Amino acid sequence: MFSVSCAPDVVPVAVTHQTTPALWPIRALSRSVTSRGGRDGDVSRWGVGKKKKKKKKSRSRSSSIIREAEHNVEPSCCSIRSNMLSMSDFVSGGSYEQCRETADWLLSNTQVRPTVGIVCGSGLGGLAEMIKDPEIFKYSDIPNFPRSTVHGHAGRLVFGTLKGKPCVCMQGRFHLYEGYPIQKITLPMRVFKLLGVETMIMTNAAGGLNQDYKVGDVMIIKDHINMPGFAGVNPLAGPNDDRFGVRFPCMSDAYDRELRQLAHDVASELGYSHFLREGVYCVLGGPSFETIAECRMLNRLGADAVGMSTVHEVIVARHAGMRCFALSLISNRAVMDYDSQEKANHEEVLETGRQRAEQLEKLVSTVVSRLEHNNNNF
Ligand SMILES: O=P(O)(O)O[C@H]1O[C@H](CO)[C@@H](O)[C@H]1O
Ligand code: HPA
Repeated sequence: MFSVSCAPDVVPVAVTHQTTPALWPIRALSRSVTSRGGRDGDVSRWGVGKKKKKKKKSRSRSSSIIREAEHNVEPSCCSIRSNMLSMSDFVSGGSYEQCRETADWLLSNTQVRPTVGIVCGSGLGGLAEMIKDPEIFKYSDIPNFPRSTVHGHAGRLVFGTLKGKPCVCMQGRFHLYEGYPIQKITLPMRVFKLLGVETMIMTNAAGGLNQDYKVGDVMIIKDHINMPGFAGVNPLAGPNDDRFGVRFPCMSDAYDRELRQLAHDVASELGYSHFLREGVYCVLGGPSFETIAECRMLNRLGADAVGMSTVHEVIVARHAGMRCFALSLISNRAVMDYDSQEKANHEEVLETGRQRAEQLEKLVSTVVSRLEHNNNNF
């Protein structure tokens, strides 16, 4: 039933995404009297196919459930007895304790104290090569970090300075379609917050829905449409941890206005204005590319570009009070015409990244170099 292909240490999408918040209290309650299961991300936590062992586990683990509950924030969205459940019962990655552990591990392994965080999109990891005096950690070596499974995402965390600014850069991000729980793919944002990051810069590759856009255009994201969010797939679903942010964060100012203006100014100075756009990014779950009908629908809904990332990171970063700036490289045109022979494919996405990489890197690094100056305004 759950034979989807997954990254290592991963919960299949079929399990995680269908356990919508509405079901959580019921599932969690039944779990608390049956099974705690293994590490986060372990399917067995939900009691799938292990009926006989469940009863034994419940007796031996009940005291640890209560112990954990005493150290964690109570779920605030539902009336569940606090001695039965803890935050970690709901959050399959991205709990405060996990993020703290990861941040502390990183802080003890590097002298860099980043104020800028960068996430590189598909084929756009070259940005990390611009970082001076790099200290590099493979994701597989970092406690609680997922691993990159997508071609074009190297899976390395790079600390150092970019134009003199201390920064940390994800050379490769995580996507819903890789099978990770949504809290796990956004865990790095919370870790960055705990490291001291104030400004997040994300890049991605995206399909152009706006008919005026050309392949190779760079779109400043001014707003997003969170399609998975409409179905309850939101990284903040579940109990809110006030240590990170408020229960209902505002998203009407998700993409920082001053940073967008700064990018326009920088692009103008660099002579990039002819390929710079500003528009709305729509995230889908992927990994299948969109149908023609879906592209038409998204375009009519007001989306200029479509992709499978970034929005979840932005939601978590904004929740934690970090400023966000995001760029989409239009790597291909979304197919909107039934007579078209064009077909979206990942190779084209990576190739466009290679062609525009240098200018994108220059744009981002120059924006970063001006952050301090702009910081006075914030
Ligand atoms: O958003 P990034 O990580 O750039 O990757 C984009 O490219 C991949 C499709 O080619 C998808 O993962 C899509 O989201
Ligand atoms: O056309 C696309 N659709 C979705 N995601 C993408 N990422 C790059 N191009 C695309």
